[in-house]
Amino acid sequence: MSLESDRSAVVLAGGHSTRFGDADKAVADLAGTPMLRRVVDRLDSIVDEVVVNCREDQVPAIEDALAGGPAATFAVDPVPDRGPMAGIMTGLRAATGEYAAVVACDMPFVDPALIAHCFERAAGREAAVPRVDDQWFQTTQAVYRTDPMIAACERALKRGDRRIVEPLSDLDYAVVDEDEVREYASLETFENVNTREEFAAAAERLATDS
Ligand SMILES: Nc1nc2c(ncn2[C@@H]2O[C@H](COP(=O)(O)OP(=O)(O)OP(=O)(O)O)[C@@H](O)[C@H]2O)c(=O)[nH]1
Repeated sequence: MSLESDRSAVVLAGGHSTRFGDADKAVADLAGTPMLRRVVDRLDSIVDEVVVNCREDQVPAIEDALAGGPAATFAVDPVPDRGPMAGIMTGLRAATGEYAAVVACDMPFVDPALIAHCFERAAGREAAVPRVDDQWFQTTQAVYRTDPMIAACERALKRGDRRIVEPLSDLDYAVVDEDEVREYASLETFENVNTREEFAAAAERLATDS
């Protein structure tokens, strides 16, 4: 892995998985592979480095989940529990790429073809963000230009606004609309797994697919 990367990936894992129950869904075994590991494996082929954003106490278990797999570095939240947008900021600060894909650890069906396309669409701009149904911005499966996005997150947090869409108001971003998404991926790419039931259903599909 080079020190200077063109394309980074930031995998967000700093949440508490409260809907999942007692365990951390990031490292939960999903059809034989920890969920976060599935996401990292999918992204590794299209980026130069992977950064995992999480809390300090999560690091050992995530290291175990990634053992023997692609190299990844950690970006630990200096202040935990400030929400996913603060996690994006922390992850991007550790990323060396000019552009970085941001993907939540609970999106095990993320399609690298869509992410690769988002890198293309973000070129010369400050982000490329998929939007489905003409309304739902997929901010946790998008590509950002690292420096402007960090600055936009900082400004939003300074305003006291933790909403994950808030930094977009400060960025020149391309919208990857639903039709365009479908040229590269099925909408399952955005499926996120929150509950035990959703986890079991995802595991069943992944087991059938493999
Ligand atoms: N760094 C950081 N990441 C977060 C935080 N809250 C959520 N995330 C991440 O953002 C993504 C989307 O969050 P959720 O789907 O709500 O996950 P979660 O917060 O762990 O789960 P719930 O507690 O059930 O809402 C996941 O990848 C989380 O790990 C946070 O406070 N800090």
